[in-house]
Amino acid sequence: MKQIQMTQNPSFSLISTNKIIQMNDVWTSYDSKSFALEGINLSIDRGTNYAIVGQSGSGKSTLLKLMNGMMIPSKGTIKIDYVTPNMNDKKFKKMMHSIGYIPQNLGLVKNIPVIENILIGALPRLNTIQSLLKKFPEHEIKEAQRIISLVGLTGKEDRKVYMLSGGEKRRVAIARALMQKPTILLADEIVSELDHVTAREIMNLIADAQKRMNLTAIMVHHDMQLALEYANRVAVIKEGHKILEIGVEGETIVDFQTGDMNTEEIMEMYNDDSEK
Ligand SMILES: Nc1ncnc2c1ncn2[C@@H]1O[C@H](COP(=O)(O)OP(=O)(O)OP(=O)(O)O)[C@@H](O)[C@H]1O
Repeated sequence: MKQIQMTQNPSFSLISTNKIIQMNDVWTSYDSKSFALEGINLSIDRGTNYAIVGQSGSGKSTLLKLMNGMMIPSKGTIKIDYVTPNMNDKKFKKMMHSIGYIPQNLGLVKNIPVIENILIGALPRLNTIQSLLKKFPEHEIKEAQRIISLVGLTGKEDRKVYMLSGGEKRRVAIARALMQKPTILLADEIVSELDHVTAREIMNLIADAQKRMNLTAIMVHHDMQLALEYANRVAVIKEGHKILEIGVEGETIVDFQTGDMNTEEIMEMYNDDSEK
């Protein structure tokens, strides 16, 4: 575990005006009986590598679904890149194409080749006829090949997805999201079933793409240690509430609510809390 330096006055800025996600007192429900999320306040700066951590059923996936407009709040407000999610709003529908969302099950079409799965990310850019015929222009095919190389799948373009390993399938899902030319990448537990080495390979790939493309990456994890390794910001969700939010910069970790902390204290707090 990293040795953490304690600071009384964090030197990095906690205030930024460029907020790509803003949630204000958000409550949401799948039914009329209970809330999956309660009173969430959250704001994410553009370009952040943001992690959402919490136990099973705490509301992490629900939070991601709010960030891509798949769910809307029962109460409170959300702005995604300064737009209120609304499927009837043309501006929002257009913006949705720039949100790359990788669900827990990856959402790949298993019986078609890698390249065809990746090209799905370019569908919104096709005209109606191209879209109906699934006829991709040459420059989109070249772009797909460039991304295939970026994610380390060169040589596997024509392989059907069901024939790939778990790590390779995740690379395809990332490539398809990148093919959208996203400004926001949302990934739901993309590495949770992978071994330590493959998980880090996938996380490095996303961190690299995030820097190259100035993406805002928002990732759900079970593993707090992994979140602290990669994210600049980590929110901990418990039973539908945000119970902790920390900023990570190099060796310095700051708890926004209580002041300074180090990794071990945070891990302890997280573990104690998750045992309750
Ligand atoms: N489609 C659904 N219909 C009804 N309730 C749901 C639905 N999806 C999730 N929930 C409930 O909402 C709450 C939050 O679920 P969510 O999937 O966001 O949790 P999670 O933290 O992502 O869990 P996991 O780590 O197991 O994926 C849970 O109580 C869950 O049972």
